[in-house]
Amino acid sequence: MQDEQRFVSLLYARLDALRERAGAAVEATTGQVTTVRQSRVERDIRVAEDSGLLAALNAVESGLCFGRIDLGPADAGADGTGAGGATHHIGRIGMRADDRERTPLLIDWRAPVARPFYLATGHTPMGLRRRRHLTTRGREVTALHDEIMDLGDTTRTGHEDPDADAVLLAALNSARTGRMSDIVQTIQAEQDRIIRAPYQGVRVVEGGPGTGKTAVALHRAAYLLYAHREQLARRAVLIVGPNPAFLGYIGEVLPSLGETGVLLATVGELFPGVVATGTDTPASAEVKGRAEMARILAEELAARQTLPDPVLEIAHEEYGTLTLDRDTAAEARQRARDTGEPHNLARPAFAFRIIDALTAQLAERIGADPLGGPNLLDPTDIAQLGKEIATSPEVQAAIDTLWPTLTPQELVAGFLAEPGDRLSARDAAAVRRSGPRTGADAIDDWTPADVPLLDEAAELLGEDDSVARAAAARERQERIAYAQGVLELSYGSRTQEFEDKEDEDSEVLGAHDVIDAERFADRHEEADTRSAAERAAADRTWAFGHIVVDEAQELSAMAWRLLMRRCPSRSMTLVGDPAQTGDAAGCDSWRQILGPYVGDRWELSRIGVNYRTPAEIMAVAAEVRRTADPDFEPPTSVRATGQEPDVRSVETSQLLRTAAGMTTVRPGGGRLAVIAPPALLPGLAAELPDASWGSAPDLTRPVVLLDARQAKGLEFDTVVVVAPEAIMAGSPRGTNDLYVALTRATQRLGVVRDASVPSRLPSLRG
Ligand SMILES: Nc1ncnc2c1ncn2[C@@H]1O[C@H](COP(=O)(O)OP(=O)(O)OP(=O)(O)O)[C@@H](O)[C@H]1O
Repeated sequence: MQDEQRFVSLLYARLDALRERAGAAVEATTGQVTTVRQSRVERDIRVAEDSGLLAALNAVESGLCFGRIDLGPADAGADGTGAGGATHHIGRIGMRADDRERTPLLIDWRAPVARPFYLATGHTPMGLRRRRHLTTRGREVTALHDEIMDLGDTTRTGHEDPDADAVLLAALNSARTGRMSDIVQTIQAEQDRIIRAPYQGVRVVEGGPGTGKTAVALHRAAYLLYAHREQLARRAVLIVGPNPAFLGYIGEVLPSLGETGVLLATVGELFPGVVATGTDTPASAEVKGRAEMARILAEELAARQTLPDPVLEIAHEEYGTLTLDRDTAAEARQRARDTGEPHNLARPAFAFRIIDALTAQLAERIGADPLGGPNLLDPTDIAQLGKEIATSPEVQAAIDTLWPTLTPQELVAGFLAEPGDRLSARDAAAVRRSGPRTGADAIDDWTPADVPLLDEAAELLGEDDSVARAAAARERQERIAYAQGVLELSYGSRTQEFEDKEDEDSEVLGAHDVIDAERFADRHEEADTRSAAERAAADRTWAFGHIVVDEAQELSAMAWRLLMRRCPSRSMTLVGDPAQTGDAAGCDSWRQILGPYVGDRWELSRIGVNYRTPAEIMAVAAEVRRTADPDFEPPTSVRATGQEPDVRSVETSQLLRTAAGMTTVRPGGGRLAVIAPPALLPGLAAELPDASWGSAPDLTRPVVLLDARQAKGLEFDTVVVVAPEAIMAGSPRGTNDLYVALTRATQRLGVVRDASVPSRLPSLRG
């Protein structure tokens, strides 16, 4: 213990020194006064990089070092210290000593050298003699757990653990905080294989509740950022979750692993400029999420490209009335459509044809030879006439009527105002919005299900950004010109602290990692020192390096279209559980989701051990699932608590009071959730004035009040489920919702049911 404490203290001293250096670097560069633009840019880039490094160093304080592996033959370390064979300490980041050799002190958990820590078994020791888990509180080593991997090794340290899973079980039994924590100390072999799977292609991770899908997805993101730092730091990783509360719940995991450059978002947050504050009814979300909406929006747009009926008269200020007939407009429309460009970009082709036709008409009128000879106007006169037509406000207004420039908001608002032309009466009623048909602000409370529609509309419309693009190209040339100088400067001050790999190719990205000035210039646009994740958040057309989707079964077909556009490389990790699908728009099978994009070129990994829910609770939850699927096999719980769920049947009038009474029993503190049908939440909130509830509940509070959908992906020490039959009957996927609700507890489950409601579930009859 003393040896380990000494070593851990040394690591923290080194961490402090690195922080100090990074902090001083930020301060020194921030304080620099520069006048030349180039040096200003260099300064900003340095500040951004140093701040990122400082943030990462600050985030790894807790549990900096958590493991050790001793390699080599059994007789190498007869004194039990590991001397003789190689010994590596494993931690959240890699660190080297400040000596000439830059001796590795701490191995990053993601480095290949650390892998046996997670995979070695007595059967396949992978060269390990001993595996040690270090438990720390703050900077103090509080416990050691040793596992002997080489059965021929007779040395003993006194910390050998008879129960190899003691560290894992301690983690699983610890009181919850309302924030997910990382599992870096106890990643299990089946999880490790997924975390480190190759980064190309689409990987689906399927598993029941509590099998660690979310944990695996987040650690995989951290691993990929480590192993493919150069590609991914520039393109950023996107993590998609079902709702903001869930993103808050998982938001601290990646920073605690030293990774801050990841964008966490719901699909509803992925259309820059729109904040989806509205809510959909289940029916409207289902209709808006259907794949056929892509065709319907295209039809809506085609209908906005109108024709005169039968003619459009244009009152020209100078030349009197011009007439645009239906055939001419139809021909212009066809030409514009034939360009294959999106609507707004095809508009010039349409306008050109119309102006041409009107010019010919005018020339015919004013240049006609009264004696029947050829037209009296020469080509210069006609060109002049053409210009006048093109700049005429009346003509422009006419073109606008027939082929209007549209924003995505205008197109979608127009459709939602009158959906009846393209949907059945019932579906139209579900999605119809009142309000003005056009105008950028026609809708100010977009819903999450509108966002994929807006994205689809943006694709159909295109954006005329030719002016902006020309300006950007000019700027880029200028950036390349000075980037070479910046590179030289950056190389001299490279950051090496995170290194523990043999080849120095990844770790913290410094400017020098980027091999040429052109790419460097691309990465650091002028005066834009935002991280890749921040820039990605503001750019609808950003192509992410990798996308992780959690609760992937909840996304609609339209949401998948949006996500696939954000990831042209199709490097994705999707985790989910079709048995937990709650959203009516959600998909039932991975094949159905992925087929349109990658055919059958995707890999499926299944994980089958439930780390969250004790066996006694899982038995009740499985019975619920079996009402929908008699062959259902739940994941195997890794532990049992010996405590059966507390099921109470009470009179209707006592439902809320009984539930509230059950929240007072919280042995050991921790967090408790009451999960109830939405209609009962206000009444429960009145009974439980201190509970947090509503659209953005504070999950760190001792008692939280949720409906089943909100509870998805979350966990609590104790869960009280109210009116299970009503949850089941509450929606077409109500059985899944109840299954989700029942599987949220890590320790205790209470169920309060209305005795007057018949139940199909023997174990819930109380
Ligand atoms: N290897 C592990 N070591 C320690 N804890 C683990 C491990 N794997 C999973 N857990 C814990 O198990 C719990 C469930 O994990 P997680 O939330 O990732 O499961 P999930 O499969 O996403 O569940 P759900 O489908 O219900 O949302 C979490 O508390 C997580 O920290």
